[in-house]
Amino acid sequence: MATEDKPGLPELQAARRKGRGLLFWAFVFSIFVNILMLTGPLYMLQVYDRVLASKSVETLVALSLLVTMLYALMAVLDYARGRVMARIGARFQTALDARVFRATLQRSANPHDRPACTAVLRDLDALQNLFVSPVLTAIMDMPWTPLFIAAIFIFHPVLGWVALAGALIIVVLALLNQVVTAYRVRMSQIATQRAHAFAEQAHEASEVALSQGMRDSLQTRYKRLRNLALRESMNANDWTGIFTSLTKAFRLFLQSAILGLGAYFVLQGELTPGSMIAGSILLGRALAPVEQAMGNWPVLQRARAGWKTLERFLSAVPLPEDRTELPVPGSLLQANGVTIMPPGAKKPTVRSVSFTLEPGHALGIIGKSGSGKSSLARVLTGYWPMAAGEVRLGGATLNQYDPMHLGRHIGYLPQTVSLFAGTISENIRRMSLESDSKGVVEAAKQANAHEMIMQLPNGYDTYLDGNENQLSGGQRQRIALARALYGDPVLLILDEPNSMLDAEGSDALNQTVKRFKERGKAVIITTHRPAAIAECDMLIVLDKGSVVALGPRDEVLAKTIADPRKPRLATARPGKSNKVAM
Ligand SMILES: Nc1ncnc2c1ncn2[C@@H]1O[C@H](COP(=O)(O)OP(=O)(O)OP(=O)(O)O)[C@@H](O)[C@H]1O
Repeated sequence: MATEDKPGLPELQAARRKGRGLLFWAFVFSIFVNILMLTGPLYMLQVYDRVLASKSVETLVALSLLVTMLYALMAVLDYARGRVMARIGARFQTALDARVFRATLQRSANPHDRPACTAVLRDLDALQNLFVSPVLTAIMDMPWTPLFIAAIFIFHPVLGWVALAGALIIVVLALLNQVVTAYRVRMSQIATQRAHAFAEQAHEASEVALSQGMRDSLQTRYKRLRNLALRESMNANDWTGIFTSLTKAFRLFLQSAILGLGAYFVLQGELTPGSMIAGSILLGRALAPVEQAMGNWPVLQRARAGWKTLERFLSAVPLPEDRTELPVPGSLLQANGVTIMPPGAKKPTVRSVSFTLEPGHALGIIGKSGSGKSSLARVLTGYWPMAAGEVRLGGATLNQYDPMHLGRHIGYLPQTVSLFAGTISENIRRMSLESDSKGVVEAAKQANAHEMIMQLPNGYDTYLDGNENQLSGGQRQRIALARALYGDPVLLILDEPNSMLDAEGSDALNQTVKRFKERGKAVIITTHRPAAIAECDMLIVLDKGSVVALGPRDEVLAKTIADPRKPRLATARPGKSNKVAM
């Protein structure tokens, strides 16, 4: 298949090429390590045929000293080869880490793809593991197998043929191992991934899990998934075990057979005793890489599966093309025929929404639960793609902006607030590594969160460890509002911004919106609560994804309240719930 169909493949190949220079050195070290592997057999040959025949202790001492040095050199070279291989793995991982993370982040927009996103990070680990496992060095040693067998031929052709036949049988066993276990290893990986994904989900939802008596049910479900994973893994291991044990026993048998056959030829006077022993050791060396590769076969299979998954994953999320950097846009927002199909959904949830939001104005989007308010907000931020239509900010369609730059121009407060593990200050500055105390405090002040943050024991440097209970819902929402305001965006999109706020917090939010508008910037607020539309100049009423009313706020309110068949906004009454009644 052409690489244009699989743009992820050249990226993986480029990452692999980064280790090419080092791989050359690993090969060079391999050559010397394998030459030094002959130390043992040659020593045997000399001891049996020369030392025992000549009865010379000096020769024995000299040979032993030489062998000690050669073995020490082999150890150094083998260690160097291992270090080089580990660094090839590290280069491969470094080349892809950021790219894979970015791709997973992008694919996470589709909730169905989230488990795959976690799994693909593990696939990258599996590939890196391959370089540090003995399987690759064993494969590098394999080309020496025929040479060692050729050396046995020199001792005696019959020994050579037996060694060759034995080696072929071991290769056939290795191939059979691959065929029989590949599917089972894959099944075990899939089952393990499912169990991990379930555990992660349960941890995230621990509050509801523990408070709603779901512990035992979740535990049983997790156990079922684990048992399945374990069964598949045992199945794969059992088969690999059968082949590994068979190979090991066969190799030992073969070595003894060569020794026995060698002894026969010694008795016939066709072979020296030294050659007999050396032949047996050489055969062991020749077959060791095959045996080692087989023992570590699951590592190779895991890496191969990881390579394929990564290739598919990166191909599905190609690198974005470079965009010309646009100047800071104006706050004019135009939506034209926007139709939304949530990622992974089969039919549109919002149809043909059009509006113009002038700078210095705020637009409220109201409607029943599930009418498409959050979907619209997500598309307006550029997080979700549109199925049809266009959105223009400052005259340019959203796709003309580099997503990173667009994110700086749009402040977004999502309905569900997520804060990252880091200080409040880091969270407000959108996890940037550069400190910007002035900008952070300014954003917090605009969000009316400054006083609240100062009251925390460590103020802006309070470390949030990702534990949702560390701050109240309202506090989290205000910090997230400060994050949305950070960097002086031109457009603010607030999805249910006061869902966690008390009356005082709600007033403060309206103040924030008012000041933002006064600076000639635009605001979009999706809401159920009347208090949140106090500063809105325009209103859109959504029903089942379609616009049923659009216009100046008071006009729309008057119309929707007058027509009881249309969704309407309840007027807030003291002592009553201030939720929007639809
Ligand atoms: N990722 C998704 N995949 C498929 N359908 C989705 C997805 N996200 C939302 N939807 C559907 O889109 C419709 C609109 O959802 P949306 O969250 O935009 O509504 P909403 O008006 O914001 O609701 P609420 O007021 O309850 O937050 C719903 O029917 C919902 O099921």
